[in-house]
Parts: sequence; structure tokens; C-alpha cells
Amino acid sequence: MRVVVGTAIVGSHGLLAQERAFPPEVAGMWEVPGGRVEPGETDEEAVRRECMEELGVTVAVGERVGPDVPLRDDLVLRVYRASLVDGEPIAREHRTLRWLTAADLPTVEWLPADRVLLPALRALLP
Ligand SMILES: Nc1nc2c([nH]c(=O)n2[C@H]2C[C@H](O)[C@@H](COP(=O)(O)OP(=O)(O)OP(=O)(O)O)O2)c(=O)[nH]1
Repeated sequence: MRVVVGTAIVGSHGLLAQERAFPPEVAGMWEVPGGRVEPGETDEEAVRRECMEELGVTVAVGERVGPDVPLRDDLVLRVYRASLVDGEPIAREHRTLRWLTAADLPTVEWLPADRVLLPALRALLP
């Protein structure tokens, strides 16, 4: 089973989410930062690497958030909570990033797997 890690970073303005720029089928849809765990890498290492690549920040990885969500036969999305340790997030690989409040959460067009996790993500917000 391969894993795509997602990262739930909650700040004073809400949950950090990003709008995908590519591929065309999912461009304009929203997700949390993350990506595929590479062979030989732990989930936590993948979260830290992806947050540096995508956002330019160092994070401390915390607890799992919600269930594993199947993406395809051999692939699941697994989200971890994380906190910012160093840097201000910048969308390096995405169209844009936003801090979403609890009220904002249902208003953006999430990728289908992330939609399954909305209750768990909502629970992280005041
Ligand atoms: N990063 C991320 N990917 C997600 C989320 N939800 C979701 O369905 N996905 C899917 C989209 C992609 O098919 C896959 C991860 O792709 P990616 O492009 O972010 O991963 P990656 O950086 O490792 O890129 P690649 O090597 O697979 O090209 O997981 C999410 O919240 N975050």
C-alpha cells in the first residue's frame, strides 16, 4: 500500500489549504499540503519534505487526523497534524494558498478524498 500524506496546519487564521495548479483534471481544486511518501521514507519525513518543497516551511509533525481515505486500489490519503516551526508559508507549487476558517471550510471545491476528511479537519478548528 502506498501513502499520500496530507498536512493539517492550523494557525490563528484557520487551516492552511492550497489550490492545485495541475494536472488539468484537478486544477482549481483544493487540498492540504502533501504528496507521495517515497520508498524508504517515513510518513513523518514525507510530511516535512513536502511542506518544505511546497510551502518553504519547517514543520513539527503531530497526530493523525481522520481515517485513511482510499485514492486508488493501492493508494491512500493519510493526514497528519503539523505545526509551523520556521518560515512563512508561500505557495511554491500551487496556484494559491488560504487559511480557511470553520465557516470557509465547506465553501471551497475540495478534492473528493479531502471532502471525506472535512469533519475531522473541522474538529481541529474553533
Ligand atoms: N498532496 C495532496 N494530494 C492529495 C490530497 N488529496 C488527494 O486526493 N490527493 C491526491 C492528488 C494526487 O493524485 C496525489 C498526490 O499527488 P501530488 O502531486 O501532491 O504528490 P507528489 O508531489 O508526490 O507528486 P507525484 O510524484 O505523484 O507526481 O494524491 C491532498 O490533500 N494533498
